[in-house]
Amino acid sequence: MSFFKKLKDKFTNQSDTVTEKFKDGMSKTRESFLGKMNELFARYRTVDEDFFEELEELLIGADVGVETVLELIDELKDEVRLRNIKDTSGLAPVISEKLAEKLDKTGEDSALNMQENDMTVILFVGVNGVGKTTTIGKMAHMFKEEGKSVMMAAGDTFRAGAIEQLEVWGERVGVDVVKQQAGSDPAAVMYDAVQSAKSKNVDVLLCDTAGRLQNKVNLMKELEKVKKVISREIPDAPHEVLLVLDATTGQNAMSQAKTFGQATDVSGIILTKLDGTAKGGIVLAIRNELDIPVKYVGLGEKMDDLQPFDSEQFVYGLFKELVEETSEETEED
Ligand SMILES: Nc1nc2c(ncn2[C@@H]2O[C@H](COP(=O)(O)OP(=O)(O)OP(=O)(O)O)[C@@H](O)[C@H]2O)c(=O)[nH]1
Repeated sequence: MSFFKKLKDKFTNQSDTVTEKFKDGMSKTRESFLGKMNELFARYRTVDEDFFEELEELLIGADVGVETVLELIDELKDEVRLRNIKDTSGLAPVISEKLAEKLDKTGEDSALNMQENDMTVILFVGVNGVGKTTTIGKMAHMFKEEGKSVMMAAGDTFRAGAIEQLEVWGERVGVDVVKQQAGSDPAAVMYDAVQSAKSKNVDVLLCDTAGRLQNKVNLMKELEKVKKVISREIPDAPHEVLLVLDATTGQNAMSQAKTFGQATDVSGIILTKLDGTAKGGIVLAIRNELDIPVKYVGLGEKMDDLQPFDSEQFVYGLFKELVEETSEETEED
């Protein structure tokens, strides 16, 4: 059964909140991407080099990532030869399915490495402005909803506002925040936080960090120091190092991922503000070009708008109309 047919059977007429969130959150990307695709197909009736060139531009413009786009175009050309496709209309479903398969094939697990009978420590890294604080707050809310006890550590002591912002989230979701004054040593804040979390038998400790990128060596040293303080107290911790990236920054997010990946062991990516961009193709670039799983995505500003990344939900959100139009006939083409 084709991938789209599988999604059609699974999601059509489905109205649970997660499906709705992905559908709404992906609407900007969906409308822009499908609009441009339709325009392209209207202009080109026959599949030729010019068509492929424009398709390449369109995909790069949607932040799919050059490497991924070139790979995809090659695969499509093979497909055209193999199936002897002459008409662009015959290629439309193939393009979307190939894109979708790229998202699906990696089979990555978005599950967080949670400790069953012990405290789980999660470190958040990323540059300022990407929505790190908001994400930590949303995740604190998520864990509380699951019945877990949570504590947050205000490790971004560099940016004065970061501590207060985390405190606001702490009050909002009813979670204690361990802090020191601005400018103090982040490693000292982490030490305090781990001690406090241990004494209170907390289930999950969420740690903010400063995201200065100007100097990679300093960033690396600071993150190493923070991690060392944590692992001295809890041997396997931190259990996750999550890199927060802003989907609206496109290829900048890719280069941030590369820099942070070199500075520390990143175990997962959280991609924020997917709802705020028409270029959701960035997820494809990340999944295809980086060796780091996308674990969560931000689909809005509300507390429960942080969702585990699910490639099927994502693809359905992205290609909803096409998925719903899929029939057995297209499959047999
Ligand atoms: N639409 C949308 N907005 C988001 C999402 N995540 C965060 N934001 C918004 O992005 C803005 C910046 O987020 P903050 O958490 O305040 O980020 P920051 O304090 O600027 O920077 P850091 O915490 O250092 O990353 C806020 O207005 C958030 O509400 C999301 O998934 N969708």
